[in-house]
Amino acid sequence: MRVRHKPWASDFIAEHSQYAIANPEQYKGKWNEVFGNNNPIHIEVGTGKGQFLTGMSVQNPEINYIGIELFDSVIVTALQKVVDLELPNMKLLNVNAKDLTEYFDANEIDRVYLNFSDPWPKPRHSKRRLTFKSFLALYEKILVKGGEIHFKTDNQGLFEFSLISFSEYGLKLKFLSLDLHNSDFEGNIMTEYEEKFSEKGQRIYRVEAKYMNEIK
Ligand SMILES: C[S@@+](CC[C@H](N)C(=O)[O-])C[C@H]1O[C@@H](n2cnc3c(N)ncnc32)[C@H](O)[C@@H]1O
Repeated sequence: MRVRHKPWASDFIAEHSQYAIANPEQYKGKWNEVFGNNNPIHIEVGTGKGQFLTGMSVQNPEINYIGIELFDSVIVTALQKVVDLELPNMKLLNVNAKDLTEYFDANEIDRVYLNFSDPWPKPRHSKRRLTFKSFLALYEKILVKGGEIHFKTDNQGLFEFSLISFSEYGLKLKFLSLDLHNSDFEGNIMTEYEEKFSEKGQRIYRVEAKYMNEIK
């Protein structure tokens, strides 16, 4: 993603700390207190400009959502949407996903969304892909037993890599679609990238991957 420097972004984020949480490590194990309820928590890693997660928050008020985004100049657009909609069930963290376990405790998260993650096409960069095994291990540490990853992408190479990575890790694949927009999947909320790529005629791939670590 091309990231434009926005010098005002950090001030805007600081001014809206009820939505863009500063020092999120303080709330590890306490996110239900932050939201003021015990509803399930779903996170999106690489939220970008926030269209998907704000849409999900409006559609599902009984679920709490947390968007994780590395760049302040990008997350600020998501924050503007949350502020405009005054969403009580959505928070944003301007942090790097590699540090997820600093912010979330074991069993604290119910689902991870990955949407149009950076493909890192060069083989030597494969470890940076958000579906690489080290990231799957990270998600497993914060997810409930039997938690799920829901993944969408337009990138065939990343999708192929991710299916192999999920299955090698022992996740169970469900609801696999090689053409989401021409499938019977209902209630899809498009991300900014999804709109852009599907307008160009690209197919959208989607899969759900479930950790098989339930207590028997
Ligand atoms: C290609 S964009 C997709 C944005 C959005 N999900 C969409 O579909 O429109 C990928 C986003 O993931 C973010 N990202 C990549 N690696 C990340 C990481 N390690 N931690 C947090 N965000 C990350 C990038 O900054 C970028 O905004």
